[in-house]
Amino acid sequence: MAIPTPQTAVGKAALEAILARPEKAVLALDFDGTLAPIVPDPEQARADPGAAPALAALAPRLAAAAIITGRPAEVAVRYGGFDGVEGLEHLTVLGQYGAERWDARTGEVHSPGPHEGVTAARTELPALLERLGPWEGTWIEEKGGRAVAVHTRRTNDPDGILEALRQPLADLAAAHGLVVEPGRYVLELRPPGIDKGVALEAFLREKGAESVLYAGDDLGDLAAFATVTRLRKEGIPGLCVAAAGTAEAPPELAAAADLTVPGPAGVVALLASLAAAMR
Ligand SMILES: O=P(O)(O)OC[C@H]1O[C@H](O[C@H]2O[C@H](CO)[C@@H](O)[C@H](O)[C@H]2O)[C@H](O)[C@@H](O)[C@@H]1O
Repeated sequence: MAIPTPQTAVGKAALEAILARPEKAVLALDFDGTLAPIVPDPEQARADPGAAPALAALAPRLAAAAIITGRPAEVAVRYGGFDGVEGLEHLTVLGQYGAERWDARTGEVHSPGPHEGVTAARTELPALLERLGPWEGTWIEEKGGRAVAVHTRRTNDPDGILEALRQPLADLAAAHGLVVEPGRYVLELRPPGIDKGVALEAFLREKGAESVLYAGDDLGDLAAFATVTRLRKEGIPGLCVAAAGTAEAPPELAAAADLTVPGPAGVVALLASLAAAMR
């Protein structure tokens, strides 16, 4: 099984570095849209059946592997089927954009706990949505008191309603010291101070990474791509992979990527091809 060729020179160099010294490479992956196919109901999302096996074949050959996701860490572990898998004994899941951490080694989640601005915004949300709409199909996702998300995918006008929500949700976030994290038919209100780029850099430093592969599919992954790009200047080769191939994939991500693969199935195939090459 051939490893796909990156379209950039820096991407090709990073792939060579990863293959030359896998034991010094770190793999970091987003969850929704990257390992788990996008589905209408966020509570029904599950990792591609090949994801955990492909990760388990690859992770033991690397310095470390992590999932970095907007999901609560515990939810990503459950929806991913990552717990108790042979080969994933050292997997780390960084949830809520890095605010939470689960380590397979201990099975414990460390979280800063509920945020009072999120609690206050959550209380005001139903009345705000009722005033603006009402829009049938709009769904509020609770994220353990650390964030609250408004989804429009299941409405009859996902793009239009998302646009109509942008400013009111930005105002609500600002009123409670929160930031808005935009995603695929979702606007999320969460505390500032952490993003996937910050989380990725801390993880790479912790593991002494000498190279990195990061794969993502959404706007929240751009911060991680930016970290990979910046660390190249420090001599850490990095490969940015976009899981794209659908009309809703943000063009900014594909533009910033060194390699584009077709969604979660393409990511799983990439992981499998890397594991095969390292055998
Ligand atoms: O960082 P990620 O792992 O990519 O998580 C980002 C958000 O993903 C989820 O929403 C997205 O996936 C849903 C299921 O496929 C889809 O219905 C929705 O339209 C997408 O935006 C999740 O619900 C959010 O909590 C995550 O922050």
